[in-house]
Amino acid sequence: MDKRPIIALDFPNREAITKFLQHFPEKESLYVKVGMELFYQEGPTIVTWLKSCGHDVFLDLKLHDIPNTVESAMRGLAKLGVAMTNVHAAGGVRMMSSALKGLEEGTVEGKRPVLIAVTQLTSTSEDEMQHDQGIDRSLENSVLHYAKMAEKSGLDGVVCSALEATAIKKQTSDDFVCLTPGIRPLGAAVGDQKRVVTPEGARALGASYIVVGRPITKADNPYQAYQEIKQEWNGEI
Ligand SMILES: O=c1ccn([C@@H]2O[C@H](COP(=O)(O)O)[C@@H](O)[C@H]2O)c(=O)[nH]1
Repeated sequence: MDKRPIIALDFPNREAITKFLQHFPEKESLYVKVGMELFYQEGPTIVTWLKSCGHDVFLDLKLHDIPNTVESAMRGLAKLGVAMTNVHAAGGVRMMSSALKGLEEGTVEGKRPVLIAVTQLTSTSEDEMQHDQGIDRSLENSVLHYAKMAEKSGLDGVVCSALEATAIKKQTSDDFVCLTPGIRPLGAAVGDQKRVVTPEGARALGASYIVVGRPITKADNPYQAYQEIKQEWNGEI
């Protein structure tokens, strides 16, 4: 478990991030998430810049393609020195194993980034999953199925809702990473998320990491919001 909530930097460009990070003490090392919005507009240099500012980076690009393409992409991404990155479990065992191979081969110095697989997005409800994806099982069963596929592929863990973390750890191991977005402090706007849990709830359910975007990025005082969520996540309030 990392004591820092991972902040989802869902902003369009480096200028917006610079403005946002001004709310935080300059010397505080954050764990930040770079997703599609930012990466597609700023490219790999945004990662190297955030690292040079002293932050750890989770690169959330959710790769999903044929095994050969994902392996090559991961070989390139490994050179960025991110702490963690991911693929979609729906790509299958061969794709996930290839992703891991590419990441291992591309890691030039230091530690290989943690590799995790998205199970069912936290914005998906059970009804939606069954109807839209044609999956005839419970959402928890689908998430567990993907988690076991990820484990079989040699990955370090999964992206899931904290609601599923206890069952996943039971069926895999305590060390298997459960990274949980869809985190909402009590009373916060849920937005497009469906399977939401409070920071305290995520801790109680055994989540390894929490990812928090809008409750921090859209707060009047982002640093205060971050501190409160961090304290709740660490069981300090
Ligand atoms: O299942 C998933 C996978 C990824 N995400 C990402 O996490 C953040 C959540 O942001 P909020 O503003 O706190 O909702 C966002 O960047 C998503 O792309 C997810 O929510 N669910």
